[in-house]
Amino acid sequence: MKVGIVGAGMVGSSAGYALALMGIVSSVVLVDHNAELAIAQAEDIAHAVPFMSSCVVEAGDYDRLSGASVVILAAGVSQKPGETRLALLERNAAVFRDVVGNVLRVAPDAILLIASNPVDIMTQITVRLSGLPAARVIGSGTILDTARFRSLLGRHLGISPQSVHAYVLGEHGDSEVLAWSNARAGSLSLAGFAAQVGSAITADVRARIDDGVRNAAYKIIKGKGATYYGIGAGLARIVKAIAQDQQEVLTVSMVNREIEGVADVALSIPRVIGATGIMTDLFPDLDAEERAALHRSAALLKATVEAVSL
Ligand SMILES: NC(=O)C1=CN([C@@H]2O[C@H](COP(=O)(O)OP(=O)(O)OC[C@H]3O[C@@H](n4cnc5c(N)ncnc54)[C@H](O)[C@@H]3O)[C@@H](O)[C@H]2O)C=CC1
Ligand SMILES: CC(=O)C(=O)O
Repeated sequence: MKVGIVGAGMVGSSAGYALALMGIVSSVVLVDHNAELAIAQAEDIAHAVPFMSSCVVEAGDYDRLSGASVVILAAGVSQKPGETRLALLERNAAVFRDVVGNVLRVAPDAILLIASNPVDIMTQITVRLSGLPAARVIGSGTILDTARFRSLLGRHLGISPQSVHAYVLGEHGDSEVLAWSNARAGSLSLAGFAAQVGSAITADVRARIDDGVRNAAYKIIKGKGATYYGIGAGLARIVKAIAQDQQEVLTVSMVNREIEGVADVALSIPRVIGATGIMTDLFPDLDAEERAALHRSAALLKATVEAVSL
């Protein structure tokens, strides 16, 4: 399978690196309006390949995306310290007006995988610009926030994050919703597991984990200017689910007909991902507080996307 990546900066190159190391696709093509950067990133990643896989990693112009099954869109600006994701909207919408048509001209059958922020709004804008069915335009959404939630819960409980089943829903951003009420560890409820291992989830623990998930990007950007390893691996994980038709349940963003009473809005819930993109939506059981928070998140995204003129 060939995967294209438009935007060969920190996020795009990290996704390319993760894909090359995982050895799940045969070819990765990096495209950037800074051609020199794309060439340098491709060459650097290609030098890692002999240690791990046999993926061909190259750079080129849009024509080189011909035949790509998935194209990751990671072009545009990223947050400065303290800046919100939503503040990037106008600048990245302008970038997507340029990028989406160029991609579809040469790769009309590709699944588009959106990473650029604000990712839920950029996902909805891409559907509008492309006219593609919603299931073929996947936003990375809260895949990263879910990983952060599982990582912090796993550390608190002393188990692998892969033994934690917990999801972050809604916006990939400040209004996201940590679904505590249906989180599980192993086959147990979170509270049941925590009691057995003597690591109670007190209000303080919950507040610390919420802050650690919700504000992770702000802290990392303050410390090193950008986040990229986490999302790079998350994007590669979504590509793997498509490439291997895994029917994997992942929290990704997509334009939904309705979420908690809000029509036509892109946000994340758990979804089954396979060869054709998003196969099924899964509406989780939530408590009343979480449902209200998901409604607020959906309403905020809807109001934001309605203000964008294309
Ligand atoms: N979805 C998520 O969970 C995450 C999303 N992001 C977002 O990903 C995006 C990229 O972030 P970084 O890679 O750190 O930024 P970056 O600045 O390192 O890379 C962006 C690249 O886009 C390229 N670019 C800009 N306009 C272009 C155009 N019209 N055509 C082709 N290439 C173009 C630039 O030359 C640059 O190389 C940002 O919007 C950032 O907020 C970042 C981390 C996590
Ligand atoms: C930057 C960003 O969206 C993140 O790390 O969550």
